[in-house]
Amino acid sequence: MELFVVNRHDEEESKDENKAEESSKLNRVLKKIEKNKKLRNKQKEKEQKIKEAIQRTTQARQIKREIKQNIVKVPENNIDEFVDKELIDKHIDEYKDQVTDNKHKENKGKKRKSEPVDIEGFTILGVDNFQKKAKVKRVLPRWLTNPTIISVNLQKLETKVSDLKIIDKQLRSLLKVNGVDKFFPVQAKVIPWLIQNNKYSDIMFTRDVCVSAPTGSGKTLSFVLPIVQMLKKYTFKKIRALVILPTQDLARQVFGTFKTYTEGTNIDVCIISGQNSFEVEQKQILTKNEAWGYISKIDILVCTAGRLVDHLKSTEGLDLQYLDFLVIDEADRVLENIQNDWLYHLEKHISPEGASKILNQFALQKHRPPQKLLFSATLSQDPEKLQQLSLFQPKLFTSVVENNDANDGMEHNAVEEVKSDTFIGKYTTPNELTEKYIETSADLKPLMLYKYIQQENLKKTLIFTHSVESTHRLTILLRAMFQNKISVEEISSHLQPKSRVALIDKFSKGEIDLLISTDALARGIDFPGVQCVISYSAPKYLKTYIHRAGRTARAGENGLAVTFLHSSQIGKFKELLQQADKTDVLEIKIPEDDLEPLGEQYKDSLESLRKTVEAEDRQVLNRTKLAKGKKTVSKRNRKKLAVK
Ligand SMILES: Nc1ncnc2c1ncn2[C@@H]1O[C@H](COP(=O)(O)OP(=O)(O)OP(=O)(O)O)[C@@H](O)[C@H]1O
Repeated sequence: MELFVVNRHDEEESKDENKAEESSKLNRVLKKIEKNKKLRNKQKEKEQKIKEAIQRTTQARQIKREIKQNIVKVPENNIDEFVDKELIDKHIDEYKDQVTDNKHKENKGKKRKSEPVDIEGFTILGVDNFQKKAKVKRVLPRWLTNPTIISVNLQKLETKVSDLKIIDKQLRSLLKVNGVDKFFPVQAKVIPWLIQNNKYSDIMFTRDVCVSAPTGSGKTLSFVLPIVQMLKKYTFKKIRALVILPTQDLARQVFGTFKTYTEGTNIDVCIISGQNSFEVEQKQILTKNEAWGYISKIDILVCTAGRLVDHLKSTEGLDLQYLDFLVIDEADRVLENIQNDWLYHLEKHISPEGASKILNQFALQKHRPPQKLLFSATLSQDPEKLQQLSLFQPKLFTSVVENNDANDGMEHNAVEEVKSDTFIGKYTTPNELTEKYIETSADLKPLMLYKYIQQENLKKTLIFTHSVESTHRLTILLRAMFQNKISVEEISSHLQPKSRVALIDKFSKGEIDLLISTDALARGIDFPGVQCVISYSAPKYLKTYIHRAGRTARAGENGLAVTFLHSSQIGKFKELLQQADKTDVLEIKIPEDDLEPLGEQYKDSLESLRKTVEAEDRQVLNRTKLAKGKKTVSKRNRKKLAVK
């Protein structure tokens, strides 16, 4: 029968049970709240007691002090009345225990979080194990945090050439002849420092120098003038200064400046950059005679890194042991050029072990290592990168973004006055540079460019693209659009050196309106009075942008830099500029409606571009065929001859 007994559920009974359970739960919670409240009150009381105790201690100390100073007269044994020392110590100990206990609990809680999580028997590893690492604070060497600050203000020049008597008379008059009356800030700081610090170079090593100053601020004269002046003392010829540059065009430019300021002196300068044949360059550097062996014909050698390595390897008698100065202009770019391992070869050559085998009596004298002088508008101030040059007690001259009185031209303790972290590695641009951008889609970009040049009536404008091919196509297209009403030329590393030189000279003279180029021309080249620099292809790096834009707004003149950007590139571009504290880049708006009337002209120009490119391709093909044909014919002829 028991099998048929049904255990029925008694609802009333169950309700009573639930009620009892709920009220006991509530009681537990209320008790807990009450307990916590008491604990909190206790804690507050303790804290209050500690506060009071601390107050009393302070008062007691004050009274003790006053007693010592005889302000309050109290008998010595009564001092304890004022100081309830035991009580204070007790409270402080209790408080300390409490704080440690709380911290312990907190940490325990955190630790539990980062322990592996167990879900249904599976242990999930690595969950919540992420812990934020403390940020490592960059500690820079002292020479980087204590630079001499260079002003970027080229409008208010204070140092007259005639006042800087540390520069000799001959050079001062040459400066005058070349239209230099006042020194730019970088020159006013660096030139006297170099001359002064080289006074005792015969008996002690001179500090190496790094100079970071904006484009067009006159860095070239900062090393040319002191070197020329300091080499005048020598009576026999040796290569005393080696100046390394990243490109042929730049080497030619710096060579020109040296030529100008060595006029009328006994100093000889030579350039080796590949513009002349190897043999011609060798003959310009040295000569050989029976009695003395190899003799240097020059004092200053200006070169590109690549060509220098060629000569170090193949020009017998090239002696760099007497080098007083090693200048690396556009240093960050030259140091990036590891192509020929130029630094290794140079070091080998300068150090006695790698010296020329031809020893003459002068070579027996020991010579100090050359003073290294590094210049750039975007000089790396990363100690690790500069490490490879093993700089000796380096001295940094740098300009900072002008936002306070930092640019007063005074020597600053950067740690205190200009926070080093805020300017180290930050690049500055000329004050006279205005920067803008134009948003455009890829298909309308050439038309936008045409419209902008036309509406602004731009002359002497440099346009940068990202490749030789893009430069070529844009040149053809713009020529067609402007229907040869203005002169449009292209320049790239693919051209022969002579053609490049001719184009650079023509553009400098203002005979070319639009010069389209790759980044090969972005660095260092000094075209006077460039009205506008257009970045037709968005620059990938801040350095690229700074050097491109730096072809205008030089030597205190006003200039404009305009960048063409696709909507997706605007954010990145602004981010790049922010790295140099630039936030005021304005947008130029060209309504697409303004482009509509140019539609037909644009279509025709594109057609013309297509035809020109096709014709050029055909020409190349024919030339290749012809060359191949000649080869096969000559091969056949050779075979015939062999048969005969
Ligand atoms: N004190 C001066 N007074 C007038 N013009 C000057 C002075 N110093 C230099 N210049 C001129 O300023 C121009 C820019 O100088 P320089 O080429 O040396 O600049 P830079 O700082 O080397 O620029 P970049 O970083 O682009 O190579 C040159 O045309 C030069 O002749």
